Amino acid sequence: MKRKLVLVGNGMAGVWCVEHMLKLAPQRFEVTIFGSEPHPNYNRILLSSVLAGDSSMKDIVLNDWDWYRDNGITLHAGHTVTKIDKAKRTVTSDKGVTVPYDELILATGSRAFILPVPGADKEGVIAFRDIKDCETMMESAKKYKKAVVIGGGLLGLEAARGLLNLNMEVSVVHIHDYVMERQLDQTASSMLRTELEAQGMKFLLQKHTEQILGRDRVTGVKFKDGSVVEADLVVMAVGIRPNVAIAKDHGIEVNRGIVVNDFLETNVPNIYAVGECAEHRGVAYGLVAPLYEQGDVLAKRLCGLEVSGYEGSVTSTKLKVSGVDVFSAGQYREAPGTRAIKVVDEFDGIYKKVLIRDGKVVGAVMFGDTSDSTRIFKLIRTGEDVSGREKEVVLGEGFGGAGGKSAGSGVAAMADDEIICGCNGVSKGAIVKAINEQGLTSVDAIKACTGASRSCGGCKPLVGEVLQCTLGADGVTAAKEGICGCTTLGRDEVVEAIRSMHLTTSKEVMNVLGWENTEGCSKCRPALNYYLGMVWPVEHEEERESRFVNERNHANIQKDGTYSVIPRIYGGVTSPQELKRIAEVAEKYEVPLVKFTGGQRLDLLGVKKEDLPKVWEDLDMPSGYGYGKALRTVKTCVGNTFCRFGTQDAMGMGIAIERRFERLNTPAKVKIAVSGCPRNCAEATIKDFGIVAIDGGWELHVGGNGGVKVRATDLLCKVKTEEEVMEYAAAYLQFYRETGKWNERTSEWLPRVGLETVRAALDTPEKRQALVARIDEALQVMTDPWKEIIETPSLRATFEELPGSLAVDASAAAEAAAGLESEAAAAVERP
Ligand SMILES: Cc1cc2nc3c(=O)[nH]c(=O)nc-3n(C[C@H](O)[C@H](O)[C@H](O)COP(=O)(O)OP(=O)(O)OC[C@H]3O[C@@H](n4cnc5c(N)ncnc54)[C@H](O)[C@@H]3O)c2cc1C
Ligand SMILES: NC(=O)c1ccc[n+]([C@@H]2O[C@H](COP(=O)([O-])OP(=O)(O)OC[C@H]3O[C@@H](n4cnc5c(N)ncnc54)[C@H](O)[C@@H]3O)[C@@H](O)[C@H]2O)c1
Ligand code: SF4
Ligand code: FES
Repeated sequence: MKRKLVLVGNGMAGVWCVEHMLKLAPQRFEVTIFGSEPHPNYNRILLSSVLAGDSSMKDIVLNDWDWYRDNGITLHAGHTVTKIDKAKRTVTSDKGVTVPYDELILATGSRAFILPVPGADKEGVIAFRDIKDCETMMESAKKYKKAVVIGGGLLGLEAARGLLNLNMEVSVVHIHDYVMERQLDQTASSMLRTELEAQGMKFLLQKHTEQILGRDRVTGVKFKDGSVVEADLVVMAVGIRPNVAIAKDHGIEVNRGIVVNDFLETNVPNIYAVGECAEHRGVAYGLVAPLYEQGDVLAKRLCGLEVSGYEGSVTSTKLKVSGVDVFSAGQYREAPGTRAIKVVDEFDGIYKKVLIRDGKVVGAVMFGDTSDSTRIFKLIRTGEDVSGREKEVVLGEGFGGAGGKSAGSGVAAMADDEIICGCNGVSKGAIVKAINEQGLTSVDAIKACTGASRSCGGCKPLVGEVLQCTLGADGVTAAKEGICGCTTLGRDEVVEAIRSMHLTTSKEVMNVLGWENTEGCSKCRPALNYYLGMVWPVEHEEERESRFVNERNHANIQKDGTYSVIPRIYGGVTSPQELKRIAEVAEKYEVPLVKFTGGQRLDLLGVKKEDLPKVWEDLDMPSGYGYGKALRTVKTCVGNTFCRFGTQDAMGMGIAIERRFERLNTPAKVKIAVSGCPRNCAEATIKDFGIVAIDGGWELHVGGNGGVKVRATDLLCKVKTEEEVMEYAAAYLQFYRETGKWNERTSEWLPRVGLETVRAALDTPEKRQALVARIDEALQVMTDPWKEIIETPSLRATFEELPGSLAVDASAAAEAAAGLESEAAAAVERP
């Protein structure tokens, strides 16, 4: 007869434990699960990613309804267990369902702590813990603008980033003088804050919340110092408290959490606790890796297998905010007896600190580059004695910063027992074994088989590297990631199919290539639209609805729902007539702000959507594409026309280049600059294509970026004539168009494909001319979008259909902000 197992709590830790029991002894138990939430088991960690627009609710389900049925599990979803009868060994839910148990696991997790201040119960004050909270935030962002997140810990910052993506103005209120003080030292924290401020987050530090203001709904937050911040939505992320009520009410020993021994047993026979609700040796953990370790021990114990007890865990954390690499593990602040090895690279914005005590690595903090985190975390966990070789062991290869270590080399050097996926405790050896024995060829297959990358997903790139390393060069194609969740096909395979099968519409691609989601998603639709246009420039009809809002409206949406208008000013050279016209338009349409951009153009900010066609008409200038994945600016210096150092005509060259390639659409935005001499006043060496005049010719630089991750260009070659500059520029841009992934800047593409590959593609006149011919074919069909809209009544009507003076399109703004490149948030073109 099967033993009756009841699990209270359908969350990550409890279900993990049940999954393991099913693997270890599938026939041993008859399982019943109660869960307060009306959902199947889902990945709570990825709620941050749902909020940020990177995953959908569907993506985060760990075990769907079928899984329960297929495994013979009875699930009472939406039932909270309120009663335990220890004598009869039964549990009863709030909906009156009573079930007997032989073994009872409590895995009730935690609840968010809500500050007990007046007004905390007002409408619009929420926590960030479950699907409902996440949905409330997403709904609120459609109606409201100002969000205040109280708590600058991991959760608060991830919530804040998500809300920014939803186009809200976000202020993070923190009680200390620096954020993430439980994981970071002051240096790393201030680097993090600077980065997040650059992303648009505001910080209110050393603020003690006193009161939530408002009648029914929140209108603001008042602090003890008397200051007030306005708020339409308040998210409390000030920590969590284990859910212990059910245990406490039934005589099970409780401290902060439900007290358990090394075998996860409570003081009551046959009742166990696992996960965030459990307190082991005085610690209640709030991260999944230790909870899964607990679940493994309990599963073995309940299946009657030999197991040494759980001894506690050293934890590590990574912040899940895109564009920010932060890692922290173990002890992160200096203390008497510790010595630190630190690396600070102010050029690349990298900070790493490793703390050593008594010859052992006891903690680490990393910002900007976390590629060493796995290796260093292993040293912390194993407590290996590194006395006398501290620097050698810690600094290792590449610890000094970015650029030291080539992708993949770190993984190749890793020992088999090194943990690749911290959340799920999966080692390199286990992944390699699974790849070899099961013939796995994708990260998703490894995830399904080993669990690696199933939780926070932070290890995904590393899992990919192990895959590449194991399969070797020949396996690389097989190992390619799908361009999105709708397909397993990678970019090259999709483009090849478009070419060889002559596919000309996205629908065709999705049907023929068997897209899982037949409508596509926000990742593949714009990508397909680009690839189709690139391969079939003449035949493919632009699929306007596949583009993000900025590219649909040919203007950059701003945070208040208005738009910015940047007309083209070739080479940054204008005239009094043009300036007068811009000024008249600004006055006529009461444009609130006129600003010079970093790309030497004028930006009219705050234009209402319904005014856009009229503004374009009155300006009578072409679109500057300040919103598109296209050629943006060509920045120039005055060159030899005026400057006494100039060796060539930089302005003339810039204007010619801009006229030649204007309207060219590219995988991601492209910026060009021309400097008249090596003093390089136009900053050409941080552009996608940089032209620097030298005595008797020009240097051509490629793959630079001055944005979030600054990258200096590589020198492609030197040429003598202006014709050669044009030819190389065209060939280079077309090669990028043909081989770049959609949304991949040249600064990412160039290191990926390699400078030598690019040089080889352009190394003969024949190759260059073939590329030039193809770019010309693409350019010949491109028309000015502003003109097209002005002259096409049906298109024009789409701008004028919204009533009212301010055509605020909140969902559009949210869409733009959630777009992979948040140009909407930029009030100016970035340099
Ligand atoms: C937004 C967010 C991001 C996170 N990111 C990370 C991360 O990057 N890395 C990481 O390691 N951790 C992260 N965490 C923490 C991680 O999600 C938790 O540690 C983990 O989910 C805890 O698992 P658990 O099973 O103990 O509790 P939970 O997942 O909370 O599950 C407990 C379940 O029990 C239910 N329950 C409670 N009482 C009862 C009852 N009486 N009857 C029936 N059901 C009941 C609850 O409703 C809940 O569904 C994050 C958490 C959040 C909210
Ligand atoms: N990336 C990740 O690993 C990740 C992401 C999200 C959540 N989580 C986990 O979820 C749980 C909840 O996260 P959390 O950030 O809420 O918890 P936390 O306890 O780690 O951080 C809470 C933060 O709020 C601050 N705080 C406390 N009182 C405050 C007040 N009155 N005003 C302003 N700030 C105040 C604290 O100083 C602290 O920095 C944690 O266990 C966390 O580890 C992890
Ligand atoms: S780059 Fe040279 S030519 Fe151009 S402005 Fe500067 S000094 Fe003058
Ligand atoms: S490290 Fe979180 S899923 Fe692998």
